[in-house]
Amino acid sequence: MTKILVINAGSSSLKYQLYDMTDESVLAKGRVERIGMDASIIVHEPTGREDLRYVEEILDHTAAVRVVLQKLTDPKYGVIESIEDIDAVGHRIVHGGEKLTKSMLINDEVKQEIKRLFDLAPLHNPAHLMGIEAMEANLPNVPQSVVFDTAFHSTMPPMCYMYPIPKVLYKKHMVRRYGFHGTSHQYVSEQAAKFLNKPLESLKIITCHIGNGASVTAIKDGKSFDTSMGMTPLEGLMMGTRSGDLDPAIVPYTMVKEELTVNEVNSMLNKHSGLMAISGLSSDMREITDNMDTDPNAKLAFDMFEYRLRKYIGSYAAALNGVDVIVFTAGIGENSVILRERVCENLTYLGVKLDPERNAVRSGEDRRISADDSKVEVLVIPTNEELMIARDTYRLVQELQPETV
Ligand SMILES: Nc1ncnc2c1ncn2[C@@H]1O[C@H](COP(=O)(O)OP(=O)(O)O)[C@@H](O)[C@H]1O
Ligand SMILES: CC(=O)OP(=O)(O)O
Ligand SMILES: [Mg+2]
Repeated sequence: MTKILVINAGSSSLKYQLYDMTDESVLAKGRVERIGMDASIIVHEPTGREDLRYVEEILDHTAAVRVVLQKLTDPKYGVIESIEDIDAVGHRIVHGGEKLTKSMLINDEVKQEIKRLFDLAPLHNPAHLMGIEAMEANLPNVPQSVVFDTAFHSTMPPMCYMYPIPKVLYKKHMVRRYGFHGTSHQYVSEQAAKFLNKPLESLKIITCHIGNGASVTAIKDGKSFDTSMGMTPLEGLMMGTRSGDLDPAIVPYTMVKEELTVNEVNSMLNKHSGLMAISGLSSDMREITDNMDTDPNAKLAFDMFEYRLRKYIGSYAAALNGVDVIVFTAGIGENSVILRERVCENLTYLGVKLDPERNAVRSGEDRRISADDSKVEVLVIPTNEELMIARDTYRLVQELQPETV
C-alpha cells in the first residue's frame, strides 16, 4: 500500500504526482492542460527518465484521467507496470465548507457535500468532482481520499470568520469566511518551525502563499487564526486575475452601469481583474516585473500587488500582537526576489531586516533571507501541497487496512 496518486483537478487542467510512500519519492508528475479545448497540452515527467510533452485533443476529465493512467503505465515513459499498482488516489478539494474539516475517504455523502458547495467555489469544486468521478470510473476498486484547502482554517474563531452582515445569511446560506490554501499554509508553517528548530506552538507566524491565487495566514499556537481569503477564494490579496478586497458597493454599481449579469460580474472579478486588469499585459508576475521599468501600467500593477500584500502582513502582525516569522511560498513567493525585497524594506518598523544576498539566492531549499540581527525571521519555504495530500491519503488507507501495516 505505498503507491499514492495525487490529483489536483482544475476547471481546465488536471495535475498529478505519483508517490512511493516508502521514502516519499516522486515517481512521476505531470499535467493535462486546456481540457475541452481543441489542443490540450500533455506534460509527463517520469523521475530519472526523459520527459514527454505533446498536444492532443482531450475532451473532458475522464479522457484526461485515461491519459494520465496510460502515461504512468506506458512501456517507454511509464513508472509502474499496471494501474493495479496504484494503491490509492488523493484529491485536492478547494472548498470543504463547515462540515468537511478533515481529510477523509470518499463516499457518496462526501461527494454530495462537495456538490452542495459548488456555488461557493465555482471555479474549483465542479472540476474536483469531475476528477473524482473520472478516477472512480477508471479505478473502481482503489480507495480515494479528499484533502481540503479549507480544513486548516477550521480553527479560526467566529470573530475572524463572521462577516458583519445579517446573521440569517450565515444560518441559511453558509455565508462566512472559510479560507483556502490551508494545506500549503500548514505545510510551510510546520517546515518553518523545523527549520528554526523551535516548537511550532511557540511561534507567531505569518505565511504568505503568493501564487496565481494568493493568500496570507496568521498562525498562532500552530493553528490558523485568520486568513485573507473568505467565503470564496476571491477575498483578500490582489491576484493574477482576481481583484481581492474591494468596496462591495462596486458590485451592484457596475452591474447597473454596465448592465452586467451575475455571471458577468463574477467573471470580471475572478478572471479579468488583478495584475491582468491593471497591467493590461499579463496575469503572470514574471512578465510584470520584466516590464515594470519601462511600462507604467506594469509598474502600477506591481506596486498595488506589493502594497496590498504588505498591508495584510501589517494587519496580521496586529492580529497576533507581534510576529516571529514571516514565510514566503508558492510561485511568486518562492521566486520573486524583487517582491520580497519591496515588501520587507517597508516592514522595518516590525524589526524586519532582509539580507539582500540571501534574498537573491535561487534555490529549491528551505532558506532564511533575513539578516542575523533581524528581529523577525524571514524564510522562503517551497510549498508542497501534493506531499501533504499523499501523506494524509497514505495514513487513511493504512487505517482502512490495518493488517497490511
Ligand atoms: N521566477 C519567477 N519570478 C517571478 N514570478 C514567478 C517566477 N516563477 C513563477 N512565478 C510566478 O508564479 C505565479 C504562479 O504561481 P503558482 O504557485 O504556480 O500558481 P498556481 O498554483 O495558483 O497556478 C505566476 O504569477 C508566475 O509568474
Ligand atoms: C484556492 C485557490 O485560489 O487555489 P489556486 O491558487 O490553486 O487557484
Ligand atoms: Mg497553487
